[in-house]
Amino acid sequence: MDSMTFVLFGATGDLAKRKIYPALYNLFVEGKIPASFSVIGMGRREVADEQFQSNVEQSIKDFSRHVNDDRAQMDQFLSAFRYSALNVNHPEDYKKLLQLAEQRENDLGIPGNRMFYLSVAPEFFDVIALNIRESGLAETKGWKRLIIEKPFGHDLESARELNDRLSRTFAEDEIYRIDHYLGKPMVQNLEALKFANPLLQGVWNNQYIANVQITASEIVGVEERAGYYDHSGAIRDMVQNHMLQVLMMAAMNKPEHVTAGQVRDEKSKVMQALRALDPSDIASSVVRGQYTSGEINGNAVPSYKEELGIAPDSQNDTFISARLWIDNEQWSGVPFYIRTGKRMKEKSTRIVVEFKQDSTDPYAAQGQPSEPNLLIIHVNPDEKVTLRLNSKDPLNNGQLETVLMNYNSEDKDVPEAYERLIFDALRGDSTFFAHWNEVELSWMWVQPVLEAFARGEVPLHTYAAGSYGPEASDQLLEEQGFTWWLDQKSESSEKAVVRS
Ligand SMILES: NC(=O)C1=CN([C@@H]2O[C@H](COP(=O)(O)OP(=O)(O)OC[C@H]3O[C@@H](n4cnc5c(N)ncnc54)[C@H](OP(=O)(O)O)[C@@H]3O)[C@@H](O)[C@H]2O)C=CC1
Ligand SMILES: O=C1O[C@H](COP(=O)(O)O)[C@@H](O)[C@H](O)[C@H]1O
Repeated sequence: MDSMTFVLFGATGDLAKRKIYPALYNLFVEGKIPASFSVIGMGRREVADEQFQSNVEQSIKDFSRHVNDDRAQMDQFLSAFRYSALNVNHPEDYKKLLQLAEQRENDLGIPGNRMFYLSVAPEFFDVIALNIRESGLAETKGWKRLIIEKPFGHDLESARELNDRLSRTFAEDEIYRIDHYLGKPMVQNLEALKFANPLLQGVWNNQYIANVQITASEIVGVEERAGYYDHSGAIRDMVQNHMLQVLMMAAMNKPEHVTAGQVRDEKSKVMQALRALDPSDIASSVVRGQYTSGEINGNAVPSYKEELGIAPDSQNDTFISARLWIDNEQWSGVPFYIRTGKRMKEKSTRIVVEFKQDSTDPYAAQGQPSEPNLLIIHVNPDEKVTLRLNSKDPLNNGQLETVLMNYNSEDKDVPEAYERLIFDALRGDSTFFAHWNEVELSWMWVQPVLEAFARGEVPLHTYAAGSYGPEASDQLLEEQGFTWWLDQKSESSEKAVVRS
């Protein structure tokens, strides 16, 4: 990997502290970044280099997966860090930054490879890109790349405008749009599960699959992000990006080669085939919800409207579920259901693939029909793959029972999503980043939904905190004769899979 300068906007912020410094440190310890590199952190406040290094060390102690007592290693890592106070709106601060970057490149004898990471509020993305260009920071003999956080726009128009502005400084192949769900090991594993296993590849289509259910449920509420969340809602916060990215990964066809370009093309094809919702269909295909007070793990939790910083009459969605159709040869007739919400019963991100049942099931004739086979990809917090099969129970006169076969990757010390993604960006691999085509197509699907919400055409259902969401979300599946599949603890404390 090339030596480089990591230019971090928002170096005093929460994301830098919790994710970025620990990720860089883990990569450093594992020898995945060059020993000679430079990091320049920025924020408005004045911070001396020594204080900055000490803050970085603290964040590593608090959040890194590699905690050791190797002082020399830590000192070597920290010696790469410098701080430069910068207000994103002050062009003169970028000149200072350029001087520091060049001075460090000279001192360390490293080429002018520059990775700009925008860990700041989205309204600053375009002004930073503009100032990077105007100040000369982008004119380097080495490579330049941009890592950009979500949200990428607030709607289709603003996303297009932002992309337009960024592209005046950075080419598309220099832009790495983070969607941290694409950094999750099990989301990345989807590709291998489908394409490296002829067993699954052969049945990954509408002939064998009855429906696909993608859930990302959370226990947490809005936490300290009321100002942002109350204007975004679950539709922008989770659906436009994470849920649609996971859907693309689950539904994409096999590329000839697993390269960034071909994976991106296959994902875009899924989005192009995703049936656009006609305004008259939106209310019957999309369920909006907002939580009322309830109980989670024995603790009482307030309603959304009572959360700190939320308008008492807020009509924002904290839950979305939807039925989507992919109109192509592979998926025609297979509903894809997505569901995400705050303050739900459990933290669980998973994909459940329900297979069709045999219409000539011989066990049905004996009054004991087999149950559908399920493939469950647990993304978070469990990281495992479960296959549910029918089998004979030797202790019960050979009656059919369902059995779960598990592959569990939890024992492995797997790098966190940010670590994997920063590593990929540093070596120029954009496979697991959101390409502009995908982002634009996602917004194109979401935009009519936002407009229907704004016109008040989609009812805002309530659901009790600690539940699985509004009843209307169950009805969405019942219309096709399906139910959401849930994980449930059985008496033997093994997890069972049951219908909702
Ligand atoms: N935190 C998280 O878990 C996640 C965050 N994100 C995204 O990451 C980005 C950063 O989030 P987060 O770290 O939580 O935000 P914080 O509010 O914690 O940090 C914001 C950072 O921006 C800096 N900043 C604010 N205004 C200016 C300015 N005018 N000029 C220069 N720097 C400025 C602040 O430094 P100072 O105050 O010193 O100026 C601070 O370092 C956002 O886009 C967010 O959506 C995405 C996923 C998860
Ligand atoms: O991007 C976001 O994701 C988190 C959920 O991420 P996970 O990795 O814990 O599943 C969500 O809480 C947050 O609102 C959203 O902005």
